[in-house]
Amino acid sequence: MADLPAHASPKLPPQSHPPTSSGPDALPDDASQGSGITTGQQTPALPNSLLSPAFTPPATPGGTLNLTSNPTKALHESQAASIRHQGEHTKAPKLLSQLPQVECIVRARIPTTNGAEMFLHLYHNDMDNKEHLAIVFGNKIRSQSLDRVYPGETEMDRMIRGAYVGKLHPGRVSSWFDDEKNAESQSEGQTKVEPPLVRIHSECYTGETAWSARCDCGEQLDEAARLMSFPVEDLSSDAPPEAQSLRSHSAGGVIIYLRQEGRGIGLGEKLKAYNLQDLGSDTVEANLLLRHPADARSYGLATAMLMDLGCGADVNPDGVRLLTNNPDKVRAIEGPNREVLVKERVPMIPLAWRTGGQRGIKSSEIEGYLKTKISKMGHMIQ
Ligand SMILES: Nc1nc2c(ncn2[C@@H]2O[C@H](COP(=O)(O)OP(=O)(O)OP(=O)(O)O)[C@@H](O)[C@H]2O)c(=O)[nH]1
Repeated sequence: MADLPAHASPKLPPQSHPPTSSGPDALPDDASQGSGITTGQQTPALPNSLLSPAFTPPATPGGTLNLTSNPTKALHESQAASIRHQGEHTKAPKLLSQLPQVECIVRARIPTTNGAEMFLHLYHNDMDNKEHLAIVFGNKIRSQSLDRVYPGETEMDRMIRGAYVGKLHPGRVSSWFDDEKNAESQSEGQTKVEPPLVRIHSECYTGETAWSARCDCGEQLDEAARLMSFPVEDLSSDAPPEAQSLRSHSAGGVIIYLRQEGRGIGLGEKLKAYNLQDLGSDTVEANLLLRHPADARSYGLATAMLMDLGCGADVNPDGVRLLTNNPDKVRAIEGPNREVLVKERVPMIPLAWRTGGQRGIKSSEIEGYLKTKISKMGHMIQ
């Protein structure tokens, strides 16, 4: 590539982003908002089919009820009527007919507290303005959009945005060749490896950051990272069955971390749902009472990100192994035209169930939460 002076970097023209193979050719302009991706033309509008039902302004149930005479009865009557009325929302979210366009903007190495390393990839897309993430374990999985050469960028620019092979170290000058680790970086991709382990994770502030025992989201995130980062020889005999069955970690793994807090309804609405749960509703009923679908998520972004990471059927016909208990997710991740192949579903058994209550989350709330996921959301926790 051209050897441009370093001062060229801050003055680069806006990036032009060629459409990805998965992207829609054209989007109708009947909808809203800017996107993180510029295409050199005006940002295409979103078709209605891509808009999440979560954007519908919710109304709090019971808000117009007179709760003073018999508040419990009034609330329950309201709940029953509302759920009957919104029964259609319990259906699985509609699959997007076309995948969004995604672009990995930056990647950085993150050493983790358990000793493993991961590469955090930050994505922009043409569907929303959120910073969705891919947490990549191992050095075999690379983002095609990140590796693309931007017009006029310097070697330093490439290294700063994470588009390098091998490792960064003081004094390194080339993004393409890491002289200290040349052998490792050049041998990448030459050996046949097992299908990568993949987890599609939805953001959960309460479960991942605020120590909530209402759900197992934090535990699932930790467990996914553990399974993807443990070298096989470190798996002891008390490791969970799904870890024991992993034949090789050489292919690494990916956690696609989607900013779909509260199953797509957002943190504020999820907190309202928690209050409704304390008033007697289960996790599904609470969403419906708030006039949200039971599950407002979509997974087109995850499919597009997996394709960008070389996990799509186009370059990875062996498919991926998906860590999930959610049957809807398996089909949704595969995309409208099976752009990604899920070769195997790897269940995520709650730690408390695996260890007979010795470890893991203990609370009456989580028992009810898991029970409802099995009975109403079809989760296969086995
Ligand atoms: N609306 C709502 N969202 C919740 C609740 N508890 C957890 N969540 C959200 O649910 C999402 C995680 O989804 P889960 O249902 O645990 O799991 P899943 O992704 O469907 O399936 P798995 O792959 O098996 O984990 C996160 O976005 C959480 O914030 C709740 O009670 N109500």
